[in-house]
Amino acid sequence: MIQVAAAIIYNNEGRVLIARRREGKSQAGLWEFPGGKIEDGEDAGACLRRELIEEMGIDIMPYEYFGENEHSYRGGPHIRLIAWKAEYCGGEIKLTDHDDCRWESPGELERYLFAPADIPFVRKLAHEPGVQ
Ligand SMILES: Nc1nc2c([nH]c(=O)n2[C@H]2C[C@H](O)[C@@H](COP(=O)(O)OP(=O)(O)OP(=O)(O)O)O2)c(=O)[nH]1
Repeated sequence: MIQVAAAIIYNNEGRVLIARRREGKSQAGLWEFPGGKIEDGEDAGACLRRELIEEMGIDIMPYEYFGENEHSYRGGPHIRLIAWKAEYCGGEIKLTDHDDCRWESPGELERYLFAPADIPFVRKLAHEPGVQ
């Protein structure tokens, strides 16, 4: 089982950062919450701070556990996807593993085609009482 961390990153307008996996990656063309595989000795928060710098060039601060889902991709890995809410702290987004990204209102997230492991998070966010 592969442990993967995903960040639900909020900007100061209450929008969430989503990104589309580029051609050549597994789950190419599907949207996700940025993140990546947890390395030995890391917790989800440390993994997310590292991945967001490596993968997008931005600083984030994970602040709240959101949930986890297990999913088996056909012919692929069995993953445990662990999500944390995070605050966007700064940096200009540079895409490397993705070919598109958006700051989207939580209520609009269900309009996007997400990686299957993310779908329970998308539903939960879309129906969460809150600012938006
Ligand atoms: N980062 C991230 N990965 C996710 C999400 N949902 C989801 O199913 N995944 C899957 C895709 C991959 O199988 C795995 C980890 O992705 P990764 O992007 O760190 O893996 P990697 O760079 O090694 O790329 P790859 O070999 O899987 O193409 O988790 C998500 O919301 N964020």
